[in-house]
Amino acid sequence: NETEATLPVFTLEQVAEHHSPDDCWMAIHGKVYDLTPYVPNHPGPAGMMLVWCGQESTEAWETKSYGEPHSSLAARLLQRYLIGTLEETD
Ligand code: HEM
Repeated sequence: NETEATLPVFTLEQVAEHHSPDDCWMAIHGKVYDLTPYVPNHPGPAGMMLVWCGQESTEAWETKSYGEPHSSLAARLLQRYLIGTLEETD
């Protein structure tokens, strides 16, 4: 769509530079999110989300690390943090 077409494109190397609790990006389903403002708000053990900062995190997002998907509320929240798309490599 129009909005996504104008978003910057990032590589996984660029995402990986943002791998800390105070600078946390993730790539999920081909999109890039800056989740820094959300880090303190995430429910559950903080580390479960934090270990994914800077990484391709689609599977972690889809499974919460134990096999259950996030809610549709969580999916709506996620969209607030969209900053770009992931460069396609293949
Ligand atoms: C990608 C790494 C992530 C992992 C491994 C992870 C894991 C978890 C875990 C273990 C819980 C608590 C237990 C449970 O609800 O079943 C949880 C809950 C939750 N997480 Fe995450 N999370 C991640 C990323 C995110 C992101 C990026 C968001 C939103 C911006 C988010 C939003 C939520 C919300 C709203 C809940 C409450 C339950 C729900 O709505 O599904 N999480 N997550």
